[in-house]
Amino acid sequence: MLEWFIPPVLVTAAALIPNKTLSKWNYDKKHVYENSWLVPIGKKRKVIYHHFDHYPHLLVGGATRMGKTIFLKGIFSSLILGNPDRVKIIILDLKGGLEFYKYRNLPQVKTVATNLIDSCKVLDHVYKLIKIEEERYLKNNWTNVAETPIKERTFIIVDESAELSPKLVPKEFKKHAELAQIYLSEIARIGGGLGFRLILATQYPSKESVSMSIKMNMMARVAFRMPDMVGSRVILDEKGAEELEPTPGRAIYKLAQSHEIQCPYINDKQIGGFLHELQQARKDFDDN
Ligand SMILES: Nc1ncnc2c1ncn2[C@@H]1O[C@H](COP(=O)(O)OP(=O)(O)OP(=O)(O)O)[C@@H](O)[C@H]1O
Repeated sequence: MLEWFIPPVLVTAAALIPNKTLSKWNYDKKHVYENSWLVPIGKKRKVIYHHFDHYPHLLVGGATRMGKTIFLKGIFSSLILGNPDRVKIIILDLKGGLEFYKYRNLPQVKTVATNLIDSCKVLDHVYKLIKIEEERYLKNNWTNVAETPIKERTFIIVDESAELSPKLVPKEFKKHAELAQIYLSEIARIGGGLGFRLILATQYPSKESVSMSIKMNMMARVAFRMPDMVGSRVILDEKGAEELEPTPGRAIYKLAQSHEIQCPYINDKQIGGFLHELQQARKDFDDN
């Protein structure tokens, strides 16, 4: 929670900083906390973190080329660097697998589905896992993962959730998309308390692509520049994202309050470098 991490007085002062003080910056792993679900997502006067144990799910929207996938890759990197033995990542890369399929062999990545049918199978599996966890929590009288000895978290990252919308897919895929929506709603509704974290990103924010039953359980929102006010309202429940400067990575992060931030830039080469260093450090540790 932002207000929890930065003293309220600083948050208020930061809100007054004019946009021009926000500038592009590169992802830096020095901002990653080990063994924590506090993840750097952007900068204002200082680095802004999202706490996935406080707000388990994140809804992300924005016009094309405004930085959604780069943002997801930053989170993806931080999760692996900060929690290499505790994070499980499931990716629905519905941009045909172009962005995340290359990471499918990482130990932390459980699956990368690249089409609707496979995504449906993956979501069905996640739903079954949630049901198993529900039983375990009942038996142990647990209510929330943060209060249990369980250290692992499972992240489901969906890059282009509109590809799972029954109203937007071709007729022959409608049934699968409807099923996907039911699973996503359940993950958003009951998965959070059980250690499942959903990150949904779309470039088509509309009532059709972001269903109300999913959205109402996703309290944290990130909106990149939108083509119009409608998109802003879908993601943030308020206008504003259509007025953002058209700079890639510029976004509004909304919890109780909205904050304009600049998200870090990262590319696949850098991610590859970080992952290699991580692998090397772990190998050195095992050898000694
Ligand atoms: N945080 C950032 N800082 C600087 N440049 C960025 C940032 N994020 C994205 N960019 C630039 O914008 C380009 C598009 O970013 P990205 O692929 O993340 O957009 P997108 O919103 O996912 O687009 P689409 O919805 O069309 O797939 C990147 O290739 C990069 O050059």
